[in-house]
Amino acid sequence: MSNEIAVKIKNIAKVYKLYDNPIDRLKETLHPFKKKYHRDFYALKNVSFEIKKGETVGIIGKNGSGKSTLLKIITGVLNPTLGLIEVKGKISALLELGAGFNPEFTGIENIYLNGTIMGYTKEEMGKKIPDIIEFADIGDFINQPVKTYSSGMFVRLAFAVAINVDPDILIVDEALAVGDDLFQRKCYFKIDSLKKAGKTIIFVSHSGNLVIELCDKAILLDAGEIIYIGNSNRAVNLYQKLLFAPMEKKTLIKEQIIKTNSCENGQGKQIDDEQLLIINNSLDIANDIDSEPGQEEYFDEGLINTDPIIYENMGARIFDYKIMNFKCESINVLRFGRRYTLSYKVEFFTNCNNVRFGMTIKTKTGIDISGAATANPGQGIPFIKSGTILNIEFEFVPKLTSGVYFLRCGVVAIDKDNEIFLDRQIDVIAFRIMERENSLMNSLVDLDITSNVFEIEVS
Ligand SMILES: Nc1ncnc2c1ncn2[C@@H]1O[C@H](COP(=O)(O)OP(=O)(O)OP(=O)(O)O)[C@@H](O)[C@H]1O
Repeated sequence: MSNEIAVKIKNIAKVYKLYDNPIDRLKETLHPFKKKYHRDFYALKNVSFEIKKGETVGIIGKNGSGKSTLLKIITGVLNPTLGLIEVKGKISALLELGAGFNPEFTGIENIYLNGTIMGYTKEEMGKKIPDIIEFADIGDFINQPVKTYSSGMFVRLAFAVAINVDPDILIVDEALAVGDDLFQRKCYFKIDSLKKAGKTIIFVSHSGNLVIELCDKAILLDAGEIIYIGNSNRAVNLYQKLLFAPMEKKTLIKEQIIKTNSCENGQGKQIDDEQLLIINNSLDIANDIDSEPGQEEYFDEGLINTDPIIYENMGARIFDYKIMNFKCESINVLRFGRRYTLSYKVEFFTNCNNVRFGMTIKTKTGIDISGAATANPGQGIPFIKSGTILNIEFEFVPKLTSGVYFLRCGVVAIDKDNEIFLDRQIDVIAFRIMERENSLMNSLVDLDITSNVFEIEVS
């Protein structure tokens, strides 16, 4: 990634005038200096950040937090009320479905229209058309007016145009969720290749996993303000913590997130990096020991995650979590392919119905590797009395490549027809899979792949 700045936003605000009655707007227009009939609503407030060339940045936040407004300001569709914005390079944006398309024009005509908006000549667009048509893959509909398209076709064409016009900065707003699975896969592949080609990508999504997978960093917006900017895995976890917090705790949690943000960014100190450093240091030591064949699993103090994300509990508390070997010793450096037990206790503070427990293993970039629940939804333990303490155990065989992984645990129950989290604890256990000698595995999970090479002919 270069040090060149692609997008610079400084103290941006977007203010809308809100009127209680439509007539008030008219009164204000007619008597501009008399009485103020509106209230100012800040869709964005004091927003500042920089995106480097080649960075992939996620923007997350609940509905109405200001994500689309921010994207529209970056793309120039909206002007900010206050602040400065600098963008270097050609932007291609996939904003709301249909934005930039004329419904009366055919697909082909709209491709040319978009090209013109981006500053391409008809000849230049003509060269790009075959790739766009191939990517969109909507058959003869390409010659039909886009008003006849299904939403899936629409997104196919919009995406095909956005990514095939050779942008320096690609902006994608959630729209991908509309395409089918195969098309989404094709889009992510293309986004990934644009990323590898050093393009800058700004990505708005409600899918935490996607943001973690695709983005180098993420911006968490709340009520028009940036409350966290940094590591995407951490941003998503903090966002979910805020989202699922009980109403009365939301303000407190928001303040904690802002404090975390100023601690990480203000002092130039990245908690995540620091944590990873501790982990990596311990890995180096462990790697040395590990080169002996038959090294037994053990507990490495350096691997303890000192900063897990603990959600506000809603009637139960998970505690005393550990991974154990067959001798019931607590360990966190594991051997590939051996059987281990994840154990945790849960204390219930209220009577609960239909209770299920779960575990998930994630990579350090937040990719879900595997997980399980003790029962399917609706088939949990019918009733658990307040004051009960249970011990939960999951046995698992980590057939994973060497490296560090994180475990999260959760307990859910049904409350008024909805399943809610009573408690969940994110990344509470970090564990490492030891190096294996002579392993030909080159990816995350071992699916017992074998290979054969045959001689067919020798000339
Ligand atoms: N033209 C407008 N006039 C008044 N308020 C507006 C206008 N456009 C947006 N807003 C308000 O600004 C806030 C931010 O809107 P925005 O669409 O940016 O949110 P968002 O985070 O993209 O939401 P979502 O996830 O639902 O798409 C919202 O409260 C919205 O109601």
